[in-house]
Amino acid sequence: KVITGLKAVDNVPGFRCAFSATSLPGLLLPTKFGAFWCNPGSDFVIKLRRSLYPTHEIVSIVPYLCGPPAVYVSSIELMHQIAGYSPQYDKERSPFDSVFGGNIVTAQKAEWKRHRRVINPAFSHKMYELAWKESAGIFQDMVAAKGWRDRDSTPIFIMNNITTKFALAVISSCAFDLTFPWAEPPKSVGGGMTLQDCLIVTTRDAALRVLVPRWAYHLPSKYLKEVEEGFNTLFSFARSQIGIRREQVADDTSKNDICNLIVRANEEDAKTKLDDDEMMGDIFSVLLAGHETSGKVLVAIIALLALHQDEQEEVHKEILSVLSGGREPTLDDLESFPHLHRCILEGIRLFPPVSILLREAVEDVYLRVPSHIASQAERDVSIKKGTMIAADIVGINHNPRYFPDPEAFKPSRWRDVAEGDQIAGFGYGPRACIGRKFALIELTCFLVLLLRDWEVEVALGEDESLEQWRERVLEAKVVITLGVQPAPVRLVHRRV
Ligand code: HEM
Repeated sequence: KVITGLKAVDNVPGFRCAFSATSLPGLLLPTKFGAFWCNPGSDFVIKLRRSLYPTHEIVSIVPYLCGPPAVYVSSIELMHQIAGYSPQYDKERSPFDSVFGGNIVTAQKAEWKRHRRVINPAFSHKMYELAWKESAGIFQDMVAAKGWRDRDSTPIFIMNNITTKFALAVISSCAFDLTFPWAEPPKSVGGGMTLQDCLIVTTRDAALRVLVPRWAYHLPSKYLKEVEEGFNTLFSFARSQIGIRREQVADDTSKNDICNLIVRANEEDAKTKLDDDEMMGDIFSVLLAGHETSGKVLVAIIALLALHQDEQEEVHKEILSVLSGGREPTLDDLESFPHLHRCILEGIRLFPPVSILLREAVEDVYLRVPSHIASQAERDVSIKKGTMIAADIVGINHNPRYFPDPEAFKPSRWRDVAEGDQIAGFGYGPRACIGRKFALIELTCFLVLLLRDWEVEVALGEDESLEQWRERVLEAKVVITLGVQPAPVRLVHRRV
């Protein structure tokens, strides 16, 4: 296996290990480096970022037990080769398809086109208006429920819970017209678990669901019962929503939530029609892709701004000057906050929720590896069909060739670069993020409303220094998506 693996990756230097980083045992077992037992796991791109990227823009992983050989690239030129429009690469076949069914995120090319055609119309200007309106409404509802305006200073023990709940509320409302008043306890979606709990379980235990055979769910295990209930409840909820929308579509075109728009586009498009399972897979992936990512980026940006008061002050001044006269922000203001936008891009650069773009060589290919670093001569690397190729977004975003002093939070670095050329966090090419504008809308709306009225400070633990807080909170971890650790902050009300 190792010899074939080495041939498949043209002997590119890297890890020789038990499991590939994306195989199920590789994901489930902890990351470990060592001569006898090495498992890069999903975290190696973060753990080795400081030592690896200044000297390597291409590394290989050749497992001797489980998973295909793989090549990881951390240069924009190489990302363009593998994630662009070339027919030589496709999405890697995903083991998660057996759980979630065919869907837009994991489908391979031929199938994916059908999914994208049906989903594209949902991301229209009307949807963006709805996304802004819902984000602003949910933010104000949250502030009222929490009583933030009544206090001069409010400690928040885990900001991550707030941003995830916010992102989930926005996508639930825009996807299903399903609203959750902030103060009410989460509602059950069919007499059992709540939608929030189902999403937590399905995100946390997707790998387990692939590994554990069906019969095991009959064993007396409380944990497995919870997993079973989480998946079943969420799937039957999505299925019932499709049924309801199909009945409404013919006589009610006024509703414009994502679920409605997908069902309507599907009914109108006889050629590429998706079946119910495929639509369910799509709706589920939009729900998951649309809240995990935004919620995690949002808390990372808040933590970074709490640590960098000078940047926060600049954002605050910018907000006040745009909203002069005390008016409320609207969707038309989206591009009026250039400094805030740079802070968002810098947050996504440092903590990209999608840490790798996974592709597979569908035929033998040559990767043209440019020579930009001393240790790497220009060469054509010959990659065999079936090899996994990952554009390592953490690697690209920490590559000092594009981002000097890569660990530093420097929003101003985005002042002079063409954003389209260097922002890798939303992917590249035909499979780039369909929800990019949606995400920028909810992030901008939340941050404008928050930073206009509150100053965000770090809340240090007992005897903790600022440096210790930074290290504790900003230690990124990948659980399907990448995010920061629980972030305690304090909101200080800015009284006018
Ligand atoms: C800051 C937030 C977000 C980030 C950083 C992000 C990042 C990404 C990336 C990198 C990809 C490409 C994956 C690949 O090429 O393998 C992607 C795809 C996707 N994203 Fe996002 N995303 C975000 C928010 C959203 C939101 C809010 C939605 C939905 C409302 C969404 C829906 C999707 C979908 C459906 C795809 C698959 C597109 C396709 O294959 O055609 N994302 N996202």
